[in-house]
Order: sequence, then structure tokens, then C-alpha cells
Amino acid sequence: MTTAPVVDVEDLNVAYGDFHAVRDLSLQVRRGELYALLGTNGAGKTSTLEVVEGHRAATSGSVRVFGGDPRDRRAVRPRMGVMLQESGFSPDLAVGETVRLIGGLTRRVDEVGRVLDIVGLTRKARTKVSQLSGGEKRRLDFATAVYGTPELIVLDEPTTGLDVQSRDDLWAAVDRLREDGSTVVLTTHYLEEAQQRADRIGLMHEGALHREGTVGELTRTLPATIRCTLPPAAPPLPLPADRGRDGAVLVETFRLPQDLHTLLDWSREHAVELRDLEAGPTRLDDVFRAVGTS
Ligand SMILES: Nc1ncnc2c1ncn2[C@@H]1O[C@H](COP(=O)(O)OP(=O)(O)OP(=O)(O)O)[C@@H](O)[C@H]1O
Repeated sequence: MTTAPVVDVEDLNVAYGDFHAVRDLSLQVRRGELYALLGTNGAGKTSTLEVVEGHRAATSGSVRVFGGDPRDRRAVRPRMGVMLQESGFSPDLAVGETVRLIGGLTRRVDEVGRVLDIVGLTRKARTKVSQLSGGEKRRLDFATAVYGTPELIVLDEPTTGLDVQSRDDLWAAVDRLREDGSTVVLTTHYLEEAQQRADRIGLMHEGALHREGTVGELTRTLPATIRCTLPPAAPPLPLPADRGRDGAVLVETFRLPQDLHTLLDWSREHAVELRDLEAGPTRLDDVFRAVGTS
């Protein structure tokens, strides 16, 4: 049995005057998934999320959240938590009051103390928003998004500006929300975070979705590499390779284990030292760079 997607985007276009920020974008997010929308600066990620959040109307195309229109705030708010790239909290309100106010508006039910504890802001409950550091403001943003453990959580660059400990804490909180059944859609420029956490990734560039899939599916589209340096008198290699100056060798391969084996056997047989040998699988940043230059 297939269940309806939580987020269903079909042929979305977002234009600002003559400028087309999002072009014919289609994607679906399934229940329980963590979907990461990645891309170059200005690729159209925030514009896409703003339509999903119900904060912006599509120029054309359709966006459904829980099968309905995300601009129907009364229907969607209780089920969707949103962390914007920039918050608009009132600077004079205290942290605890802010969570109570924003949380109350969502009509979700939670305890302010519990939520502040999740984001490590318990001791700042009475501090004014204007007195928070940048990272603390991000954590407050996250707190309002996860208030009441919504079914869908949309996070726009949630870890930007957070120190390593706060990032780890935020991801631990996301893990717990997912255990409770939440679906998560996020953008991030920290590719390693997406690589570790995302069930699926969409790669955007200049308004279009260029690639989509699991980390494995995306990285399989590019070869892995073997690099080493050979002495000048080395015999011909047993594999196709680019030979640079100073004996530098680059092998690009979709059969990393086999080709590495062949190279090591060859080096033993000919007593050739493979200096600075490095063999690495394709990383998400390689795929990202390939999309950015395509
Ligand atoms: N209100 C607006 N008016 C005009 N152009 C806009 C507006 N908002 C965004 N844009 C433009 O649309 C494009 C996409 O912006 P968007 O914020 O969606 O990209 P992004 O992928 O989230 O970028 P980043 O990673 O830099 O945050 C950019 O070129 C941006 O300058």
C-alpha cells in the first residue's frame, strides 16, 4: 500500500518580476522521511520552502501539504512547524514568552519548559530576545518549530551560525522527533550533515532540481578516485589513468575495490612504490560541484 506524500510539489514555478527563481520543480516527501534540499547560493531553495510553508504563493504549479493547500493556515499550522532562515521575533519579549506565544498560535500543545530544555535555553527563559546571541536566536527559532512535535517540520538552514555542540544537540533533537514520527524537510550548506542524515537529497541549481536520490544513488553517478605518485622510471600502469607532472597519477573508476587491487598487485610485482596513495569514494561535495559546473 502506498501512502500519500506529506509534501507534493508539481511543476512549481516562482518568479520575482521577470526573474524565475524556481523552474518546473517537482518533488515529493514521504511520511517519516528526512528530505534535504541542497544547492548553490540563490538556487531557489528558500523560495521553494516558502511556498511549502504557505508563506508565498506559487507563480504556477501546485504544492500540496498533507493533501491540502499550505496557505490554509488553520488546517496546516497545527501539523507543520517552520524554522525560517531569519526569524521575526519581538525583541522585547522574553524567550519563554516567545515560545508560549508562537507555540500557542500554532494550536499545538506542549510545555514551554520541555521545549526550552530540548534546545538548551532553560536558563535563558526570562532573557529578552534582543539579548540573545546569534546562535541562541537560532535555537529559539528551532524551539518554536518543534513546539508540540508537529508531523512535518521545515527547517531552512537550521545549523547555520551554531557551534559544534549546538549543532550536535539540534541533530539529536531532530533524531528524537523522527523517532516520534515527524517528517523533516530542510536546507543546509553543510553537506556532511545531509550525507549523514538525509533519506533523500534534492540538488538544486539555478532554480531547477538537477538530481535527486539517496546519498548512494547520487554518489554512484560519479567515479571514485585513486591518487598516488610514481617514480619516474615506473613501467606503464595496468589501468587507464591521467598522468600529471612529477609522477602524479589519477585513476577515476566505478570499480574502486577491483582497480585498487589491480594497482596494488602491479606495484608489488614491479616493486614500484605508490607514494601518497589515496583512494576515496565519491563524496556528496563532488556531486554538488559537478552540478554547480554543469
Ligand atoms: N523577494 C525577492 N525578490 C527578488 N528576487 C528574489 C527575492 N527572493 C529571492 N530572490 C532571488 O531568487 C533567487 C533564489 O533565492 P532563494 O533565497 O530562494 O535561494 P536559496 O537557494 O535559498 O539561496 P541561499 O543558499 O543563498 O540561501 C536568488 O537569486 C534571489 O536573489
